[in-house]
Amino acid sequence: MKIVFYGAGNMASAIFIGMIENRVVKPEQIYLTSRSQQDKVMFFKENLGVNVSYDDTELLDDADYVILASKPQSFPDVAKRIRPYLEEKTKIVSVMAGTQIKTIRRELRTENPIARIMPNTNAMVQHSVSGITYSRNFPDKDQLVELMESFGTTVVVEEDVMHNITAATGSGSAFLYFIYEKYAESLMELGFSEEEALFLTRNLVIGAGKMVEDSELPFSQLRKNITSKKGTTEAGLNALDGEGIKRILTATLNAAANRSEELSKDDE
Ligand SMILES: NC(=O)C1=CN([C@@H]2O[C@H](COP(=O)(O)OP(=O)(O)OC[C@H]3O[C@@H](n4cnc5c(N)ncnc54)[C@H](OP(=O)(O)O)[C@@H]3O)[C@@H](O)[C@H]2O)C=CC1
Ligand SMILES: O=C(O)[C@@H]1CCC=N1
Repeated sequence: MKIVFYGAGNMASAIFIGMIENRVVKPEQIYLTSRSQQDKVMFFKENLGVNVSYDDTELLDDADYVILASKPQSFPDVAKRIRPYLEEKTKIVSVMAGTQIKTIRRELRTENPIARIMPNTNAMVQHSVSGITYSRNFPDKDQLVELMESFGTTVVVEEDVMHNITAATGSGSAFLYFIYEKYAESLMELGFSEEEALFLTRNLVIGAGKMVEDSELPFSQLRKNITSKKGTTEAGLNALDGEGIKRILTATLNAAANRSEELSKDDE
């Protein structure tokens, strides 16, 4: 199998590192290209043993999958590179937020099978949760799912649901990281040093993550197990609820999903 990544940035590298770590593909089956940052891709070549090329003929020769992993705004340039050499057998898989299958088809001027996936950078530790949507003519969906399950779990959705998946899990870990950042900053306001605040927050997050992984209890029960009647947790939770945590999170997710919709309209 030959898998070619156009773009080797944060998302692409999380995917191919996840795939390689899980041994679902060998490093020599992966080809990387980028726009200009040759030192970045050479780092992956030297450290992982993947191939690097800037020759589109070589890249696209007998390729099974082309992964579109640039920013949506760079896609017209990427499409120009791919268009002349795309073979009929090659399946196209896009990770780009908002860019619709019909837009990819139009830019590449191709009837080849296209899938859109919306993973997240937890792919690097095989814990992405990724949305997938396919063009009608996409063959061997199981093979793509198998590749993707090497770096996490998958949900198959209709294309219009991708906006919400992008918000929920594509961007979702960034929202959680931001909350952790703010938590550490608030600990500093309580009087902890920066080092102490980061140490406490980091270990709190790791512990809570492991509890979620290992316990079969719902979030609400994990919370209740910590909350004594008229105790400290109850006082803190009342403040969190009173400040409108639910409203804040709903606004966050709506803003991200709306931006995905806007991106999909930019190129119509
Ligand atoms: N980051 C994330 O958590 C997620 C990102 N996505 C999607 O993944 C895509 C990439 O995001 P991310 O990895 O964060 O972005 P990065 O900026 O980290 O990476 C973009 C990559 O695209 C390359 N590129 C740009 N133009 C071209 C070109 N003409 N030919 C070949 N390669 C090119 C860049 O090369 P160079 O470095 O040389 O400029 C770079 O390697 C986006 O479309 C985003 O919507 C989806 C889910 C999650
Ligand atoms: O911020 C973005 O647009 C991309 C899509 C999901 C995560 N990062």
